[in-house]
Amino acid sequence: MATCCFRACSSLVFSASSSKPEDSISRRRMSCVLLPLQRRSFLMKSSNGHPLNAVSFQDGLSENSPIEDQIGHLSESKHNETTISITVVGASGDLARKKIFPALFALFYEDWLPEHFTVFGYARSKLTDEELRNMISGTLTCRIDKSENCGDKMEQFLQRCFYHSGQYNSEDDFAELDKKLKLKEEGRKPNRLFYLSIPPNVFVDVVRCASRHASSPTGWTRVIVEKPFGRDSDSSAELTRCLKQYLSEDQIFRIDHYLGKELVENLSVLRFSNLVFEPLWSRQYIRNVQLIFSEDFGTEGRGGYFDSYGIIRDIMQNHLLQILALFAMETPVSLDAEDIRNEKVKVLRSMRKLQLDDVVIGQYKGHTKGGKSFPGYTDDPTVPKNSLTPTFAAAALFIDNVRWDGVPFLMKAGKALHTRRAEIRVQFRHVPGNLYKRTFGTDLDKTTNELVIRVQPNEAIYLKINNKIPGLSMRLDRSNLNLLYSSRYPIEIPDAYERLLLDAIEGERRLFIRSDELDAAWAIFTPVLKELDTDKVAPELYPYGSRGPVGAHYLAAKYNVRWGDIGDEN
Ligand SMILES: NC(=O)C1=CN([C@@H]2O[C@H](COP(=O)(O)OP(=O)(O)OC[C@H]3O[C@@H](n4cnc5c(N)ncnc54)[C@H](OP(=O)(O)O)[C@@H]3O)[C@@H](O)[C@H]2O)C=CC1
Ligand SMILES: O=C1O[C@H](COP(=O)(O)O)[C@@H](O)[C@H](O)[C@H]1O
Repeated sequence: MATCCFRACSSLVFSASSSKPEDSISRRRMSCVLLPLQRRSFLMKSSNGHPLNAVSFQDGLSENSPIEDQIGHLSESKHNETTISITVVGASGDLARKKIFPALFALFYEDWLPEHFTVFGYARSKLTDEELRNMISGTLTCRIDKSENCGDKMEQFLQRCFYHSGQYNSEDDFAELDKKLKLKEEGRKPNRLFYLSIPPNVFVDVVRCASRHASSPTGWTRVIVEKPFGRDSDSSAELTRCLKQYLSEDQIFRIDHYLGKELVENLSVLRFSNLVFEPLWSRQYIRNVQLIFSEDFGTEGRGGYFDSYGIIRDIMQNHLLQILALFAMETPVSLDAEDIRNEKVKVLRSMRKLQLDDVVIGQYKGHTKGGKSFPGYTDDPTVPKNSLTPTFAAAALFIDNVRWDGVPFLMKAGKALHTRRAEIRVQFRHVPGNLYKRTFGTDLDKTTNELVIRVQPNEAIYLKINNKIPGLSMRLDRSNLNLLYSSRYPIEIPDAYERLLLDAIEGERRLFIRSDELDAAWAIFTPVLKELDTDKVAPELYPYGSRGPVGAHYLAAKYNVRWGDIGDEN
């Protein structure tokens, strides 16, 4: 990546996809209601993507090209149709197998993909089409609640999947890919989506090769870029600069899969479509907000990647901060992507840079429980024995604006903890002059309202309230007004990658991160990350499977806060 500036990079970009997407969400909904039997995504395509007369900077089909010869028999009508080619770069990898191919299949199964589409896997591993299909077939699943024709649908999907082996920095290999794509596109107007499911050191190589040799000659070309987007402000800005030598900002879809999670998507609905929440959404009524991520497993298998990033970069700077921005932003002018992203940037730019005093870091150590041994972080053979990389962090962040002045936004993220969960907790202020304070005793904190948005697992939104226990005496009780998704909506919730892939196909950028958002996000964390590195701050050790370092409680106490997840197993 760092070498990109020394290459003779063309300043030409992929054929741009600059037209404004329609409100595809409402279109989606309408299509479900009105046209259940049609291929729904066709309703959305026309205005999303691309000017019809887009010009490519790549050589298009020349009159006598071999490809043209091969597709020359195609009827005129196909030239008026569109098709989409989705290339998963890094197809042999973990994310591609576990998430991307299954998400594409789920979209196909539910008829969200256009009628004409092809999926290509691209990686260095030598695989045949059949071997790719065998590899991914093991990971495809049908929804539990809809499994008719599952086997047939899988077969149909797999027949649309192909593989091309190539190096990530070889322009020739991408030119070969382009030929294969053209064959499958059969003369239709192609739109092309590249998913970079590869380590970040090869992002720019791939974008350079693909832009020069495999961009769509007449349709749109978009690139989904996976995190990490750099490791601090400078490296992130450099990555953006390099990508923009080949792509316009419109074509870059920086993915943060937490933004595709159902409950994160619902956050704005909850807040902006319910009168009971929005008026309370400020320092006047909210005492603190907590963003909690925990996993009950370690870095197993990903220690190599993780050790150069650590939990702050892996989870806080992106997933939790994105949720925070959505939670705290002002009402956007509309649901248009740019309006929403403008509001998110404003909040991020109003945030104070994180101070070292407001951070606690930890690292898990080996632990034996019930006769079973769990490895410590540094027992991972891909992790240096003396690594100081945090696998846990807690942080107190502040937004210095009118709405949130003085309200602590506490983040906590950790691996190898006692439970797996991701949630947002909103702790409200005490009720002024509370009539029932005598009944509550002295610990008023225990009686304040708390809104919990449980992102996973077992999605739910619940509000802790005080209630009278039925009977003749006046006894109060804490109860939950509980919207438990599994009871209210007994359907399988789509995986985040499904929503995000569909949005990228439709050109809907709302859930992807714009470069100025990224800059603002790194500005908050970069100084403290530098201090942790240069001062070689040692993380507090915590046993695998525990609740993490005790320092997290002191940090919360400094701001008069109690972590809401302690003692709340709901
Ligand atoms: N896995 C996950 O759960 C998540 C991953 N991500 C991000 O997604 C991307 C892909 O992740 P993941 O699938 O886990 O990654 P992998 O380590 O599995 O790499 C993907 C593919 O890239 C190729 N590759 C691996 N290492 C190198 C290297 N040093 N140089 C060049 N090519 C290499 C390999 O393919 P081949 O050898 O065949 O070319 C490999 O199959 C990364 O950016 C990661 O940070 C983000 C969120 C979660
Ligand atoms: O981005 C990442 O996310 C996963 C957690 O994702 P989830 O959807 O399973 O909650 C995390 O394990 C990984 O370290 C990180 O890179």
